[in-house]
Amino acid sequence: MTDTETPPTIEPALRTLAMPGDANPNGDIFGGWVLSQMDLAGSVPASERARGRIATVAMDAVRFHRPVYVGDLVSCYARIVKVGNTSITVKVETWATRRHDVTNVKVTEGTLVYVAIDDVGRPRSVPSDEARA
Ligand SMILES: CC(=O)SCCNC(=O)CCNC(=O)[C@H](O)C(C)(C)COP(=O)(O)OP(=O)(O)OC[C@H]1O[C@@H](n2cnc3c(N)ncnc32)[C@H](O)[C@@H]1OP(=O)(O)O
Repeated sequence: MTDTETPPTIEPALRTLAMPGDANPNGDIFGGWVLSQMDLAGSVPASERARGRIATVAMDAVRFHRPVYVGDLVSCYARIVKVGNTSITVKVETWATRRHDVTNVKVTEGTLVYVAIDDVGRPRSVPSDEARA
């Protein structure tokens, strides 16, 4: 992978700036912060598809390719890859736009699984695609 790769052409589900308060003791961005951005980003299409409340049940095959630095513009791209009975699987890629040279770098990717839940937190069926408004 090179630093000049092109990010996905879809709109990012989430875009934010990596701030000094998100850094680890080395001065780079803490991996847990990146994971939480991925979780938030994946939840955007998942909750839309579930038409309601969801819970994250798994984060699979997460790979940290490159560090995120303070000042990077962080964009998470999320697309649904599978809809089960109660679960929705979302592939999330995180890209960083470096502050100094404005290059785009894929920094993480992973597959997140969300479960549609009811008011008391029990799994419920994902509505059919046709049921969407
Ligand atoms: C611990 C935390 O705070 S993590 C942060 C936020 N997440 C949470 O709080 C969620 C905590 N977990 C839960 O509340 C429950 O596990 C629930 C409600 C998400 C799921 O309830 P369960 O009784 O475990 O559900 P169940 O075993 O029926 O599985 C539900 C669906 O998830 C899928 N699933 C369950 N575990 C996994 C897994 N590890 N990987 C992939 N899919 C999974 C199942 O295949 C099923 O999908 P399907 O209906 O489309 O076939």
